Amino acid sequence: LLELQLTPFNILLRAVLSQLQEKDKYSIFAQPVSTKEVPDYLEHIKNPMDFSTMRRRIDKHQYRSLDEFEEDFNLIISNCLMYNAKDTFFYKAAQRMQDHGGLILRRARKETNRIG
Ligand SMILES: CC(=O)c1c[nH]c2ccccc12
Repeated sequence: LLELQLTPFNILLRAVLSQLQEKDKYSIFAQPVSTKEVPDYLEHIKNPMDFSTMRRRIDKHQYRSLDEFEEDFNLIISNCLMYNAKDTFFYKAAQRMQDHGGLILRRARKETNRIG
């Protein structure tokens, strides 16, 4: 755990990620979609993404900006809207996550611009 260097930017990203995950109350975005449960998933979705992968990327300092972080968040949403039919629980959860997430990210961006 010692290699986990906590920079102010990392701390901000981890805080934003936690706020996003709070909105994922059934944890459907928490882990990669299981290829055991969904054998054909990777035939449809070329760039899978989930919150656990994002957390690993934060800890490995792989996000250089909030835009890069937001890109992965948007990937979680777009993958889910693409793979699941409109009338499914997952599709509706992705729409709600998109709304909640948009607000959380706008607030975070305002915060980072204020800090400068
Ligand atoms: C986020 C997502 O699309 C899914 C999350 N868990 C799933 C199980 C079956 C099909 C899709 C999913």
